[in-house]
Amino acid sequence: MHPEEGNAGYSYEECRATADWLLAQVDIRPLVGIVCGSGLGGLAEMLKDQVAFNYKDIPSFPQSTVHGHAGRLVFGTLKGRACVCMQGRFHLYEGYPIQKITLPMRIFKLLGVETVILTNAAGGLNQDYRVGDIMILKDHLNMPGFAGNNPLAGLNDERFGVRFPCMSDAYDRDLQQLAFDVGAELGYSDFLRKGVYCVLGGPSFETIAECRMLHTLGADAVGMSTVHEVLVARHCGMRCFALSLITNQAVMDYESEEKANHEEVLETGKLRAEQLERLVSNMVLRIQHNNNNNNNEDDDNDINSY
Ligand SMILES: O=P(O)(O)O[C@H]1O[C@H](CO)[C@@H](O)[C@H]1O
Ligand SMILES: Nc1nc2[nH]cnc2c(=O)[nH]1
Repeated sequence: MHPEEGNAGYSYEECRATADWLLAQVDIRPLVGIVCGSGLGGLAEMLKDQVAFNYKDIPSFPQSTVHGHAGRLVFGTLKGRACVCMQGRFHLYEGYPIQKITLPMRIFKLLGVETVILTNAAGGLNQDYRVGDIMILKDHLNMPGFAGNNPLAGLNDERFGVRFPCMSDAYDRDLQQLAFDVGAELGYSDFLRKGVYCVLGGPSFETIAECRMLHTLGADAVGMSTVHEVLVARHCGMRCFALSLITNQAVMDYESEEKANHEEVLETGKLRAEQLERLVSNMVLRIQHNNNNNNNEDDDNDINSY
């Protein structure tokens, strides 16, 4: 078998066709793409002048199967800036090939997106972290990648990017600093952290031994998403910023009665939703692009407005 046949990915032409299908139906030309994590879909609701598509209606798109992921692609403006927002993402454990769960990143690129903001819910491994903290990602550990499950495996199309992309600069440092600056102005410094996110395949949560191991390896938080998207987004040259809402403490202790569960994840999302939305929207307002063609006259520059 030629290796190409083993590549479950989408050709450049298929991605182009999906992007063109969307571009034909919306006037908005987003420079920022946002991915909403579990229970964090309220971010998408903030967009003004929305044009929304259900994933099931978009050619080649997978469908969301997880509670807390609505399954809509929403175009609109956030603080006057044109954005496109995934209200719901795809995960390996839903059974999709890894290339399929990352397809939206290539669609973002072909829509003209330059900066991707990814959010997720994660378990805290760092003992200094508390439920409700927001961790700005400075780096990641890609466990499925160690086992050969990488969305960039298969034939490489140079129109997207190079065969061997660098990942030492995966998380844009200027955007990390911007998050801390905006967070400080909003009075969020007490619950803003910077750390390393570790992705696992899920859907089972970690055992106690696994949590201890991941912490020893240098992970501050653990989840089941984001990293695959970052790999594909960086491959095609988009800047990435990612944050984790620490929705639960990873269980590290055999004496503990705590049990990780998705309901707690969604509940914590609700508690921090408003702050997270303010942080992201004010970052979007301040992100500089080469082609800042979307400054609306009615920009809402008030940091506290919603
Ligand atoms: O990473 P997001 O999509 O926020 O979701 C996180 O929350 C779910 C577990 O509760 C898992 O899907 C995990 O990855
Ligand atoms: N793997 C993993 N994903 C999560 N998503 C939210 N919390 C957790 C967690 O504790 N572990």
